[in-house]
Amino acid sequence: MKTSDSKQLKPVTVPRRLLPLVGKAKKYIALTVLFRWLELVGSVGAVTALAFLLQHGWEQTLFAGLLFPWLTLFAGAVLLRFLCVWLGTEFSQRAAVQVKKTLRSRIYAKLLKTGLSYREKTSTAALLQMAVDGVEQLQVYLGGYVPQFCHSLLAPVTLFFLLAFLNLKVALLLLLGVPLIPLAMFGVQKGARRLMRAYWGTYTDLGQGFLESLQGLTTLKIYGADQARHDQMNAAAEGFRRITMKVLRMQLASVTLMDLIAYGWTALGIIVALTEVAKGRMPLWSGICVILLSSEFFLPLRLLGSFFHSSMNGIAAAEKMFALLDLAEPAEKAGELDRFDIRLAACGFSYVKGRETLRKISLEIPAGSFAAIVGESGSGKSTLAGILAGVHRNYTGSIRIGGREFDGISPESLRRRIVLVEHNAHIFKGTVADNLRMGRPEASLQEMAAVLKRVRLYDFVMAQGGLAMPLREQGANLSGGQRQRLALARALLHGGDIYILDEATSNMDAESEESVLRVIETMAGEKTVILITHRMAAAARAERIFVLRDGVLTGQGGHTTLYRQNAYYAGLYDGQQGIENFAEAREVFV
Ligand SMILES: Nc1ncnc2c1ncn2[C@@H]1O[C@H](COP(=O)(O)OP(=O)(O)OP(=O)(O)O)[C@@H](O)[C@H]1O
Repeated sequence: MKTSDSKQLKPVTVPRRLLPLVGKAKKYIALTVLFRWLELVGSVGAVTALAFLLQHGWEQTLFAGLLFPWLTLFAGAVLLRFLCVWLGTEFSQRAAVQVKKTLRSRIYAKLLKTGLSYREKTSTAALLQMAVDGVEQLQVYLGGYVPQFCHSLLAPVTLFFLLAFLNLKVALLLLLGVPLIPLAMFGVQKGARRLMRAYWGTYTDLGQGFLESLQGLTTLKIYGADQARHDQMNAAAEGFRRITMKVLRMQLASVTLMDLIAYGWTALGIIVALTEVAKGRMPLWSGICVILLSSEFFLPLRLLGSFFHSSMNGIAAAEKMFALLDLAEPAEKAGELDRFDIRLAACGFSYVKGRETLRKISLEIPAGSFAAIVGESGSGKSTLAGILAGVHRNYTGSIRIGGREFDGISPESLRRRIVLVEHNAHIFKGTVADNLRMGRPEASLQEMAAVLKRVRLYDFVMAQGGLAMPLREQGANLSGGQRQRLALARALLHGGDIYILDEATSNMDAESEESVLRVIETMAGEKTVILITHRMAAAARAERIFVLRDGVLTGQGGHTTLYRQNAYYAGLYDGQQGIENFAEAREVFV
């Protein structure tokens, strides 16, 4: 039994889940925090030395014996600060690079592990945005925000203890102002998080819409719908601009609020310190120290405020990433497929909650048999094909291949043994040989020629320059039927054990389809072939035919039995035969 819904993530779980994911970057983040803290110590040293020098200069008691050690301390502190700034920046950069590398590798590894089922949780465009921009934002979050967050906690406490020696009252006053900045940040956080989520959603929608418009440009032009689509895209871009401006307004408002608190409270601290100096409760050098250091109480938090907005973006991206990373993976005990019989028990599937596309399908396909799935358009044939190929993993009930549920099959074994050929299988830019070798990289020229002959594409390819025949993007210089034959040849070369052909011959002429069907018939016995087709005459050749109607299996068996016993099947078959006979008769007549 299977169900795998992504968990509803609470934002607070994001850092807790992210940090363990980023491996070596944690070390660099910790080093960044350490050097930022040492940088602060350097600042305190330099300011103290300077304050002493100024006081003695003011009192005209600055003689050489005093000048040299204080100047040395000043120079040493400035050097320490310089080194720490450099090392802190260096480690922050390294943390950022490491975060990017690690997260992208994790996303990639997850995609490899989950195989085709990633499509259930995200679209290709959203995936691209997540892996590129999303990871970029997370890098800011982990390489910038997290170290700054730690520094913002350490800096005020460190300064408090140091300034408390000079004047407890001023130190306490400055410390009291510090929590106001996080309070202000939390005040805007709730709205900001909602806004950032909406912003990220609009951004991915825009990306998806753009990709789809590009992919469907020819169709849009055919129907003269490109202008309307253009307007739609403009409206979507305008929506994105509006939400971006909203985000910027929110950021500006919260930065202004934080500036007011930071600089206002610093000014208050300075005024109190000056009053203490004037009343003689504090020496001049201590007053100078307070004046020069009081802003350091607030600056780390103020800087945290600016990282905070990028971090909100990062958290929104992380939520998308976790939805992908949470996809069910093959269990530890996942093993190799060594038997290929397929058994579905009460298998159901829904794309949309509450609307079942497939209901309680129970069927068996013995290894090495030739099966067909038929049914009216929308009855769920491709969905069933997707389930059998491991694309849809959110099914209910059970599917066992060779006695194993999908979770118990290693992805490598799935990739090798089950081959799904869709009607629009992708043909890549390159040569015929390049595309064939995707099926089997080590295939010899003879093997490639043999599969091309099996799908009746050999003569055409030879006439076009042989295996080196160049192919344009998506096989644009091939006909629909040629593309399908090439995709089939690639699948044959791959050499799986279960072939699922989803309308894989739909664009072929009758002669080519006939030869492909003959290939399929010869394969069956050795391989399992599942043919999903609208062509009832092709399905009728299968040993077992499964009839789907509105997501329910309404019949199964051989053609003769089904035709006699299942009125729905007989209706489908006769209906199509009638149309074909009519078309043939019309051709003869014309
Ligand atoms: N990605 C999806 N999201 C939501 N609903 C979907 C999705 N894909 C298919 N459906 C719905 O599931 C139902 C079955 O679709 P499916 O593609 O499996 O049917 P089919 O029998 O293969 O149809 P056809 O013969 O036209 O290809 C349809 O009602 C369809 O609207």
